[in-house]
Amino acid sequence: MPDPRSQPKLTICVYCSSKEEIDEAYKDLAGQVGTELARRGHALVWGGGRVSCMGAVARAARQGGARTVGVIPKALSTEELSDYEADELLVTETMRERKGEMDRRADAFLTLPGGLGTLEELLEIWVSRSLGMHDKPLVVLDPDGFYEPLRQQVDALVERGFVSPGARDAIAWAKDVREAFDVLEREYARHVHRVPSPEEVLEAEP
Ligand SMILES: CC(C)=CCNc1ncnc2c1ncn2[C@@H]1O[C@H](COP(=O)(O)O)[C@@H](O)[C@H]1O
Repeated sequence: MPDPRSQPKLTICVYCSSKEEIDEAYKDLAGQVGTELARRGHALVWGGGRVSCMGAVARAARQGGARTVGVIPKALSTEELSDYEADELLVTETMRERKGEMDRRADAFLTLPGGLGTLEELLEIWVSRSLGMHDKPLVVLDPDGFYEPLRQQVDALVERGFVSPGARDAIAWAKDVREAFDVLEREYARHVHRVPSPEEVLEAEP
């Protein structure tokens, strides 16, 4: 059990599937992520849905005592699909506004297996980090090689010069739940204690 005093308390944004049809193993994985997040004293920001992996991560996090903050666009917010048990459920006008709100509130991002929605969220936060717009930790939890084709695609883009090696390496990949949180916490500590570059210092001067 990690010593709670030595652990930074983070708000972690989790991207994951909203589809009920998927293998139950992925919903179990999302539940394990929620449980571990709570055990380590962190808070959850997620898409505010109560279906599939999205529901599983939030329920498990709450059951473990974590604060859960859902951010959902008006168009997706319905009685059956929104998680009204969330400690906070923010309903935004648009999808873009929603993502901005999730980004602002999160200290770190964890992506689980998912579909187009998850991929889009992962790519957007990955691109903005590679452009230096933020320096928050990004981890993808991939216990079974689900994302191997994506990694190969990105490797091919690096080989052909379309993606820089630095941009590729802005993501950390984890094989199990504990490793994912260990990496997020370690990267966050580095992010918080990061020494700003001389350019950043100059820019920050009035
Ligand atoms: C079944 C249904 C329409 C559920 C309600 N719909 C949703 N509610 C909230 N966030 C969503 C919803 N659909 C997609 N997302 C966003 O996209 C991701 C999941 O999309 P996907 O299932 O991987 O592609 C989630 O991380 C979530 O932030």
